[in-house]
Amino acid sequence: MKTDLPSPAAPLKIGTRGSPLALAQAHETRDRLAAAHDLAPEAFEIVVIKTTGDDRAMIAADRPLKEIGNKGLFTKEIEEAMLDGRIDIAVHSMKDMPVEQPEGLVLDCLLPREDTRDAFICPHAATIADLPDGAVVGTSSLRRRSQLLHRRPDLRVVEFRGNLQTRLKKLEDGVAYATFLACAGLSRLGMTHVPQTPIPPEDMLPAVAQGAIGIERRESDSRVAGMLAAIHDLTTAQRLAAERAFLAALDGSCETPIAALAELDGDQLHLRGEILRPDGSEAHAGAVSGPIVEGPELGRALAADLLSRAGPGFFDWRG
Ligand SMILES: NCc1[nH]cc(CCC(=O)O)c1CC(=O)O
Repeated sequence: MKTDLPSPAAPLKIGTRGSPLALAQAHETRDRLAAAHDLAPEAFEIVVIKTTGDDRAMIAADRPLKEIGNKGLFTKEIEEAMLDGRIDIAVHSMKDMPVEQPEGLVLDCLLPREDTRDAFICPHAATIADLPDGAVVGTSSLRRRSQLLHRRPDLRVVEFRGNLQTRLKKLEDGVAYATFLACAGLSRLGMTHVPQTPIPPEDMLPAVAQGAIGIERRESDSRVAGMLAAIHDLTTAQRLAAERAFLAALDGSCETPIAALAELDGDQLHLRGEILRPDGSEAHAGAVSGPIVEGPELGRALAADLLSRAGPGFFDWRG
């Protein structure tokens, strides 16, 4: 037995939030690491860390997260635990991650990406176009809200927070007529029984990095770096490099309605992007293609193109 690998006596500690989706992602990471290194599940320990964002008592459920200041809201305590050595790696939904990590930490391991699309969830209508005039739609995503209002200014969007199960319950209780969820989350939770219609990216371009799981580690931890290299997915990394460069060139936080999706074809990368005003009154979308290795440059070029078309003042509402 190799002595540098984790064992039941000295397990690798995997940090995660406690939501069902976060736990499913932590288990997937554990299972991939165990398979890649021929280890028993007992060689890993899943450590649940409560984050400011999870603390319901602190946050009124009807207040948009952006008002509370969502930078690091769901990651700060997890990153502190990693820097303190209480955990060795942290599993994240890449779409919730800022484009830069704190000093001493790196996010360079990506699992194979799931379905990137949003799903339309509505017990009464099959598509957005079928929604009756003035229907109430629940979402806490600024991007989905803006995209929806851009297409259907008649709709009323209400704040819809909480984990996946909570949101589905609200829908059942009639708090809203329809909602949106990432196909990836539904699939990872095995929620195939929930009536859902995947939305083509032409109709609703997904969030940057939607459907991708990333694993963060201490920069100095070469043992962990070696272990993670075995489960890293290159094509996911190439797509996210372009999407995250696009995001970084516009706004590193998630306080702006921004959407992007990179797809690969041979040695080419095709990137679509969109920026919107929060009220949906204005949207600018575009696309670029080029060699995969130039993904970050393509992302920055697309951002510059959209910004020039939006014109000065487009982001004034950001204050
Ligand atoms: N912001 C919450 C969040 N972060 C990641 C996912 C879904 C899984 C993914 O996109 O990887 C979700 C829920 C949702 O948008 O429905």
